[in-house]
Amino acid sequence: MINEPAVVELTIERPAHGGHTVARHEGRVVFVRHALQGERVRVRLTEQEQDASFWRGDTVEVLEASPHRVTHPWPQADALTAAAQGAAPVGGAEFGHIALEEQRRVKAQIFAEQLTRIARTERDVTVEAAPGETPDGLGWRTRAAFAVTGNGRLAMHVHRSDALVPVTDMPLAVDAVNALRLWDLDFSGMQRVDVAVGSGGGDPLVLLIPAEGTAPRRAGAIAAQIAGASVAVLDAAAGDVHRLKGRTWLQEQVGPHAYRVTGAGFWQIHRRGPEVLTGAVLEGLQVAEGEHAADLYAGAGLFTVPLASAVGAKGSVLSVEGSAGTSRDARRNLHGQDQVSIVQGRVDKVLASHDRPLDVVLLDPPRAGAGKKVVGQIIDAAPRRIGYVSCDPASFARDLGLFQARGWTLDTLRVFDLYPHTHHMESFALLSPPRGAA
Ligand SMILES: C[S@@+](CC[C@H](N)C(=O)[O-])C[C@H]1O[C@@H](n2cnc3c(N)ncnc32)[C@H](O)[C@@H]1O
Repeated sequence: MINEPAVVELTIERPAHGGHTVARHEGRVVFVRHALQGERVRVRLTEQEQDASFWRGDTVEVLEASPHRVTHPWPQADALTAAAQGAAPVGGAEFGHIALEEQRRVKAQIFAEQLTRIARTERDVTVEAAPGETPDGLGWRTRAAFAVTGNGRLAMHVHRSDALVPVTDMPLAVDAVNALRLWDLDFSGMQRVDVAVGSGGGDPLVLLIPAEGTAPRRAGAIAAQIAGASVAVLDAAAGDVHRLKGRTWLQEQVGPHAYRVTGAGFWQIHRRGPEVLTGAVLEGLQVAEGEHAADLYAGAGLFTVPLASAVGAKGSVLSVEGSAGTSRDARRNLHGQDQVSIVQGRVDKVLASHDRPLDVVLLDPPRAGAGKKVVGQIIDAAPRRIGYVSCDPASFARDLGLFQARGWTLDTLRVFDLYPHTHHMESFALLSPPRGAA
């Protein structure tokens, strides 16, 4: 660290990917959070290494406000409220100071900029709100994860920090999460507490993740305090979920399809996310009866289930998921559908030994994207269409560049605001093969 002032006055130039904005201090880029383009703000520097090519900081005071600035709906995540109390805001709602419509415009600008910069592709991007989104953009999270303070209180992390802030509210979460009032309980001995609410009915599920060295009976004692929820404990080493009371899984319903998802398994977070994404995937891919499809990074089979219906008994779906527990869920969710092969393993390894033709490939990789090897394997399977669901515009743009280098083109692109008040977004892209190849 150097002897620079801890607080500097800056003018915000533009938004940047990752929930930041860009400003400059004596020529050096500063990534500022909790600000808006055009604002004049006072910024507390949080990272200011002498040799670093850029610094980071949080807005602590707004001198000239953007017309799009609004009162943050969650005081504990609001940088200005936190600064006035000499504290730092919790991460997880870093766009809360921006009017909801403007949040979507900023996300569209960032998505388009990633396409231009990384994939050399010009595209006008619009970010669509989820159907039935609340006017205040709150109450959408069906999943929430909390850290636990030294004295057993639920807490969240400050951005890029180990510091914990106890929470007494989670405005982004659906009512059923808040109604449990888990912040009133003592979670001593736990390192993390996850809560999830299924759309198909049944109690919410509280998953306890014990700190190292905690006696097994401690989780049981906590479970006894929790009313109105199933409670399970995660054996992180084995990846197993053990029942303490109620069920270890949630029931999810997406259109006509029912799913079962175990406590630690992946499921889209926004209450309307599964429906929005399956709609975009089916509309985009237009899978026909008898076709051979692949669902890569398939989770509990969110897309495999409707794809299996679309191809019917004469077609096939190869569904690949890396996590053992989630793949077990997929197996249950596709039980009795003989046209589906559920394969647990890494996508690159599974594709390396798959030699049957594919008409359609859908991929929904984690934030890091698919990467060069998997992109090459998908192209080599010579499908007539590829659908790409992504939660990160930067890795998507990188992979799109790889597809384009082999002659594939970006057809439909839809971007969804499935994470209001955060910088995150979800997209579906339809890619078409080189002319004459399909
Ligand atoms: C973004 S989630 C998508 C899941 C599913 N498509 C859905 O929407 O519910 C990505 C999934 O990929 C899995 N995964 C991550 N890396 C993988 C890999 N290399 N091979 C196979 N699966 C992987 C994760 O366990 C996770 O379930």
